[in-house]
Amino acid sequence: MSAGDPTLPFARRGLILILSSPSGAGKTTLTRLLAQRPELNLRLSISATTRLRRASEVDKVHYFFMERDDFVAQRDRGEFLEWAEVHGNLYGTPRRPVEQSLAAGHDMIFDVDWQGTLQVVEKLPDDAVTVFILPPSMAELKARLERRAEDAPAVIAGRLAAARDEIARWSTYQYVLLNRDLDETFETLLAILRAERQKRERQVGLAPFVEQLLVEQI
Ligand SMILES: Nc1ncnc2c1ncn2[C@@H]1O[C@H](COP(=O)(O)OP(=O)(O)OP(=O)(O)O)[C@@H](O)[C@H]1O
Ligand SMILES: Nc1nc2c(ncn2[C@@H]2O[C@H](COP(=O)(O)O)[C@@H](O)[C@H]2O)c(=O)[nH]1
Repeated sequence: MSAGDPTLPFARRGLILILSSPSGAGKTTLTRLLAQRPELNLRLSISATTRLRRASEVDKVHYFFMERDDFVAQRDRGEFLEWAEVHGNLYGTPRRPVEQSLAAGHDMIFDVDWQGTLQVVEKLPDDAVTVFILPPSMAELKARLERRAEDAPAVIAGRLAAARDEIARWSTYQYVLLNRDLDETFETLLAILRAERQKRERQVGLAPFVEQLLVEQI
């Protein structure tokens, strides 16, 4: 059984596709597009956060919305694979679903900031595939946050003020995508996922399959 293609006759270890960007560059949109493709067989990691829920968001679907005390208690019990303070709120990736998904050979998508990415790469260096999404310009980044119209003007201003520091982290990522045309960026992301799935080291069942292939009588 394989994570990406259940029809393949050999096993593959699951990977974690990590998307990071400054706020508004498009990673949530791309993440959701990936999750909407059942044939990709991807599991979306649902983060916990202390941020207020946006009007378009559903608790336990887009985030586990939590009080700060509860978040800190869970964090101190070691229940997050990674966590960070971002834009004044706490965010964390619940550990258990990740361990279960990887053990079952499923691929996951993470939408986490650069601090979380560093922690995941340190803990799971062989499984993490890191992608940084750049906006075409700072003006377009601002326009996207304003068009999204989900955050108060002061929140948008704070996120724009943080954007330069976040963009400065681009060079620590394996892949960097310039998100101009959404369809093009999505196609590139799909190409990265497909190529990463083919990495020899991930295809743990490949050696016995090849051995069998070599002794097969024609
Ligand atoms: N290539 C694109 N061209 C135009 N608009 C886009 C593009 N990609 C995303 N958007 C729009 O930009 C807005 C911000 O996108 P999105 O919410 O995905 O950003 P984000 O990086 O996840 O931000 P945050 O970190 O705040 O969650 C959305 O309204 C989305 O529809
Ligand atoms: N380190 C983590 N960062 C996370 C996680 N979930 C989301 N994020 C990042 O927070 C900001 C803001 O997100 P928003 O939904 O409030 O706009 C963004 O950079 C996300 O990538 C997480 O679990 N860990």
